[in-house]
Amino acid sequence: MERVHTFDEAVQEIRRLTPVPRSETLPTDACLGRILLGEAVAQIDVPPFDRAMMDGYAIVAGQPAPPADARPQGGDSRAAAFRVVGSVAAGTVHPDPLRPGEAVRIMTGAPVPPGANAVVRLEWCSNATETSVEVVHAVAPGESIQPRGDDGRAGDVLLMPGVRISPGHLALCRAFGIGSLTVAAAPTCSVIVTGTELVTGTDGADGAPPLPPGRIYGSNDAFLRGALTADGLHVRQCETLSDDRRQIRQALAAACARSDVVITTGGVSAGDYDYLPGILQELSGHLHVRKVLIRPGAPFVAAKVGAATVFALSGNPAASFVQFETLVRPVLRAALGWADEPFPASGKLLHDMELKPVQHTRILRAHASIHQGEVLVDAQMPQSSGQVSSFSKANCLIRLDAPSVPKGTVVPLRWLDYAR
Ligand SMILES: Nc1nc2c(c(=O)[nH]1)N[C@H]1C(S)=C(S)[C@@H](COP(=O)(O)OP(=O)(O)OC[C@H]3O[C@@H](n4cnc5c(N)ncnc54)[C@H](O)[C@@H]3O)O[C@H]1N2
Ligand code: MOO
Repeated sequence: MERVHTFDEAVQEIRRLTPVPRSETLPTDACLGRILLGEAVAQIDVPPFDRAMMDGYAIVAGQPAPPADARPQGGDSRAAAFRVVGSVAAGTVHPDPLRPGEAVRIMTGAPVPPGANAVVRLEWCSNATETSVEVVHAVAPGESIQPRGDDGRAGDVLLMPGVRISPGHLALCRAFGIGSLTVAAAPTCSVIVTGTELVTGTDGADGAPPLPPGRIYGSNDAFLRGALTADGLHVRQCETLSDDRRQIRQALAAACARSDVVITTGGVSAGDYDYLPGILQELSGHLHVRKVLIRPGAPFVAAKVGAATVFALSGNPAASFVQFETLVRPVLRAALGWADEPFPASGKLLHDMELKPVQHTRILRAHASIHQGEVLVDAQMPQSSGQVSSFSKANCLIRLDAPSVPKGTVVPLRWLDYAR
């Protein structure tokens, strides 16, 4: 049965429509931003050999070092002489075993020659020539050597399922020889923006095309494509259509046949050309959500068409922005294996809020800043559902469930991506 949902009811209902995360195995370098579904297991020891940590000489050190406070300052009167038998740079090896009394000049990152057990940094040497060097500082076995496997061993589990692959993780996997990862597959998405008034194609060197009377530049496609792409979703198609029922129905049916998720904007309220609810009723047989008690963004449809999940958002840019951020994005992230809630954080209001008494949950654009560990929220900015100017100011959304909210109240908050 079609009914009006509260915000929390709509969140529950929409969760049930969420596509289940599917897994795929990809080259590691293609996994940035994906959620790991398998473990990342080290393939090699790191470092793969005993490695010099300083530029200097590899030697066979005999005696443990004296306590630091007993070491001579600025040189050791018991300077020991070594015969230099070779040189090894990072990326090369010195294969011959070293004997006591021999030294190999060694660079940071080079493998320590067999038999050597310490690296003496250059600053602890004097009278160095091609063939000999004196060590003027006591050196203990192990000095300036990072042993093989010190960073991790083959077989170690380095990343557990559930982490979002970061640039640091890519470096970790590269170092440990992990060439592929099993991650959540990105659902495929299609975006259909509707409205006869919309002029698109504003990008390009020549600037925006001229605007005929009564027309506006469409902006919802820019937002949706950007937001979906930023989350790692694959946007198959993003088209703008006039309010032509036959054309919209055809495009929607085609998009549902080839995408996991279809998002539309416009044409969801009560006007003569608001075709989306009727078309979706025909295609799906059941609208899971038809209207939500939120402001902005009450006109909103969620439905299943075959295997595809469809979200029909309002045309008003701020309404579709709020609907996408709080109703759609969290479930798309769940499909990516990424835990997200509509309002995962909270902040303290810097001012009183007095709003018209309505039964809707208000979702306001706001600017939050952190002072002495506290999140402070200013929601004094344009809040009409047709106003995009607030997009230059807002770095979060807040939720208010009462018309009158005094300064100092802690309210649920969602940081927006790219928040400063
Ligand atoms: N009689 C009623 N009228 C309206 C109701 C209602 O309940 N009864 N709801 C109002 C509310 S609330 C909203 S929100 C809007 C939603 O309207 P639609 O989703 O049908 O959207 P449109 O009418 O197509 O467009 C609304 C507005 O937004 C502009 N728009 C549309 N698409 C874009 C785009 N891609 N980029 C920029 N701007 C866009 C469009 O030109 C309109 O100005 O309905 C109220 N009416
Ligand atoms: O719900 Mo509509 O988005 O306020 O104008």
